[in-house]
Amino acid sequence: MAEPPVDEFALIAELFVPLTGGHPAARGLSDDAAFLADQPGCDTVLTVDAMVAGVHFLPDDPPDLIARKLVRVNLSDLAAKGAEPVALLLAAAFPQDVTAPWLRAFAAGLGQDLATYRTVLIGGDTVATPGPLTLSLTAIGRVAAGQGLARSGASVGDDIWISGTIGDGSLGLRAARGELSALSDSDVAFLADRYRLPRPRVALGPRLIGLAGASMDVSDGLVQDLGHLCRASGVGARIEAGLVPLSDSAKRAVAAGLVTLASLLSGGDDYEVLFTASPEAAFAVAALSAELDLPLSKIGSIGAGTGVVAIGSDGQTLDPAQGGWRHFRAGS
Ligand SMILES: Nc1ncnc2c1ncn2[C@@H]1O[C@H](COP(=O)(O)OP(=O)(O)O)[C@@H](O)[C@H]1O
Ligand SMILES: Cc1ncc(C[n+]2csc(CCOP(=O)(O)OP(=O)(O)O)c2C)c(N)n1
Ligand SMILES: [Mg+2]
Ligand SMILES: [Mg+2]
Ligand SMILES: [Mg+2]
Repeated sequence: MAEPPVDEFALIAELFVPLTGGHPAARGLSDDAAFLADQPGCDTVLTVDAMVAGVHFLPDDPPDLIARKLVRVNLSDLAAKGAEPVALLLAAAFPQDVTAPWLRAFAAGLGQDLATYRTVLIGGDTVATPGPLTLSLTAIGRVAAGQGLARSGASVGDDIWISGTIGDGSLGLRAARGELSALSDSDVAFLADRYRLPRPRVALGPRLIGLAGASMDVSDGLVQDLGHLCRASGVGARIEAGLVPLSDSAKRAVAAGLVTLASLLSGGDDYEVLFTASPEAAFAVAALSAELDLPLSKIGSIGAGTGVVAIGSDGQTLDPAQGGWRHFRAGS
């Protein structure tokens, strides 16, 4: 039986108001703006990332997973700054033919991850678009005043560390498109899940305060993003490709010749935390890895100069395809 239609105001009142958790800042999603009380002794950390159907996710991806990915890519940026999530603002442009069941599933996914990450929706905007589904989430976080982590804190001699594994997201896109049928069903399922549902390192980020020099999350590709960190810090970096942690599924994809290691270093969609720390902190980083049950791998070191050099297992410089994701390069 067809569900009753859900118009703009029913969507907000019935599906989004419950996601506020009654937070006073949200004003029941019935005012012009949200009012968030200041927290003494804290800096407010603000980040926004948009996602577009066909650009960041597949148009036919399940609506609950699209919502959860949107939350997670934004919490990944907060985590990399050492911040804890406080509240979110959602701007959504839905195609005119969106259905009520789709919207319900989307709101359910949003609610699931708000609960997982203990945060709430406090406002947003809802519009229709003649184009593809376009979503923007603003994440508000907090960190002890002056303690937030920056891309600019790397020093010559620092070790370079990465959380989790690299390459699963970009391989996962190919898996989700049915392009990796040479792999086992379980590898395909593992990789596609990593693409659709990143694991933002929310437990790690705040624990890096006092340990990390520089920190950022990797979304566009490891080599390109490390390049941004180096530029912000005025340093250069050298990484050993053989030290970059791969999942067993990604290792099998490389072994089967389905992908090169170099392209995994530039693939993007990783949502891992890349950070630097002085060599004296290595023991503490290893202890944190054990405590959080999260791999933290040392992949290289920071040096004087500029740019990123990736060394392959043969000692030769690797050329990571185009370095990383770039949304556009506008011409005349
Ligand atoms: N349209 C924009 N207006 C203002 N600042 C922007 C815009 N797009 C990106 N930025 C800023 O540029 C920097 C890099 O953005 P981005 O590459 O999207 O970061 P990330 O990969 O961490 O999400 C950030 O400081 C971001 O706030
Ligand atoms: C359908 C689809 N095609 C291609 C990609 C690959 N991709 C799209 S955007 C992107 C980089 C991350 O997105 P961006 O908007 O740059 O996020 P930010 O770096 O700002 O966090 C990647 C790797 C994808 N995720 N999905
Ligand atoms: Mg961004
Ligand atoms: Mg981001
Ligand atoms: Mg980022």
